[in-house]
Amino acid sequence: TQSTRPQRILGAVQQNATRGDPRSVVRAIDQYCRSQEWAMNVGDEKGCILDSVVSEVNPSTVLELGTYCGYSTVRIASLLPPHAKLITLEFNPKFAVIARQVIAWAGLEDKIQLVEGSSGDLIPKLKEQFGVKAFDLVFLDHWKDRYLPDTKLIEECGLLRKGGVLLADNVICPGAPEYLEFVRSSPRYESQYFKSHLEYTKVEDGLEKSVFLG
Ligand SMILES: O=C(NCCCOCn1ccc2cnccc21)c1cc(-c2ccc(F)cc2)cc(O)c1O
Ligand SMILES: [Mg+2]
Repeated sequence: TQSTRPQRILGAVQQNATRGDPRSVVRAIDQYCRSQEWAMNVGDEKGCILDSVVSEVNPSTVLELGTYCGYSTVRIASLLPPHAKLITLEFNPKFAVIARQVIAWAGLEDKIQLVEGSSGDLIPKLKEQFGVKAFDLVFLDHWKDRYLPDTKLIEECGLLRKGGVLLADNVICPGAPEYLEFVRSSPRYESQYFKSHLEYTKVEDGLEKSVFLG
């Protein structure tokens, strides 16, 4: 029977990456998606910007919205200090099944908690269910029209610490215009745009980094 794109991405990881070596997992996915078939990973170019923001923030707790196959999950977790934790939310159970295997191949199960469901339902439960106090970094990479409502929800739930950072993928392509307008005009955020390209293409895209001023 016909395989799915996420299954083929997992195959590329199992064939070309070394177990327990997160960077080889990242490299294997990028090589596959650049040479065989495009997929909506943050990719290598925007991934370098992601790496620099993660390293600068040096977060103890990270929230990722949108796991897909776990590419950015592994990329972020590979840079976290020893006891740091990353919670990633994925809506599509078929993606979650693949992401769990990619995360396991990278050997990062202890740092990562993948939770299945929708952000609107799960965000209000993160404190009580997962003992989260506040996030140092939130990576937004899910439905682009959920970036703004979920940012407001995260604020309402007191889940973003003062000085915490929101990093949003795809603010140009596919685009998140209402979100951009909000974080760039709100006095409670200090925003910065990192111009780049849509993963594996020459199309313009970028990441928006917004520091929460409290
Ligand atoms: O759509 C994209 N990502 C989102 C996936 C669903 O996310 C759903 N989802 C995941 C957790 C989660 C939690 N709650 C609700 C929905 C939740 C996405 C799309 C493109 C893209 C760019 C150009 C094209 F021609 C076609 C596609 C690129 C990207 O980098 C993306 O990230
Ligand atoms: Mg994306």
